[in-house]
Amino acid sequence: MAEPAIISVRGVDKVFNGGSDRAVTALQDIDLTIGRGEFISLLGPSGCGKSTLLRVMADLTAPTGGTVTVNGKTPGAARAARDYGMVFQQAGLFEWRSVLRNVELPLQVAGAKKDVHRAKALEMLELVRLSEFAGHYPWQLSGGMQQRVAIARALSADPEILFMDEPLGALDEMNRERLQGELLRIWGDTRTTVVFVTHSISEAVFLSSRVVVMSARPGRIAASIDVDLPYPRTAETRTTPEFFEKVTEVRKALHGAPSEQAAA
Ligand SMILES: Nc1ncnc2c1ncn2[C@@H]1O[C@H](COP(=O)(O)OP(=O)(O)OP(=O)(O)O)[C@@H](O)[C@H]1O
Repeated sequence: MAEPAIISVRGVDKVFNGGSDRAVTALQDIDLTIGRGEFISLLGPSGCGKSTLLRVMADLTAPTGGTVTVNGKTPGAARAARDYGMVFQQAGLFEWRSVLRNVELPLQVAGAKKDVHRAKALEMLELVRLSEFAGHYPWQLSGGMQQRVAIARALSADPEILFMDEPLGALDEMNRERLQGELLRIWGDTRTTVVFVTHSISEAVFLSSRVVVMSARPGRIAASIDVDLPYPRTAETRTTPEFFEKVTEVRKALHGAPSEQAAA
């Protein structure tokens, strides 16, 4: 991690329902430093705390111990400053708003002038290559196109960081691979720091500059593996021996980690 840190997680614990007989230790003593401009995947078996860790960084849930700094601020202050955007597994678009009006919504809510948010939304639609669908409604688009709209919306306020929680998990394999390529192109164009949750080893290796492997409950960091395959990565990259070697290295780290269930 050569770049200066943009996210720092120190000694973070998260216990749900603490003090009750339903207590769940989702995260235990997590230390993680993410450099500006990195593409980091959080990889691990179901229930290991990937989403919880992402949600702690994004101020969607509070840690029960430790400290988190996002872009030099508390997660709450970073959220208020719109330092990050979020994309989830479901695109979560408003069905009654056109694609363009979905993308401009965050800027509209933030009080930007109409001509400013309109121009920005059009620029974002160009970035995700959906300009000609600006006037369409979400139900007229495929699942992959809806996710590209969600990415455009998340990037509309020029955030420093993009938090993505299994954003491609609901897509079929072909669309998923296509969108992985698109996402790398967008990352290359914007230089946003990306933190990406997935259970797919090949997806994590293809996309990331670093894969953080988590072990199952209580969620801990089992390994941090640099992926030194050169960018831009293409369909060709997936066929190289170096790609297979990295997938194997990550798989070993994942299976070496104590886990209740094996990941896909
Ligand atoms: N709000 C909550 N209340 C109680 N327990 C929770 C809550 N949210 C998550 N958990 C528990 O914390 C653990 C970690 O959950 P989390 O969703 O972070 O895992 P994950 O690795 O993202 O899983 P998946 O890959 O299945 O989405 C799980 O055991 C889950 O049941």
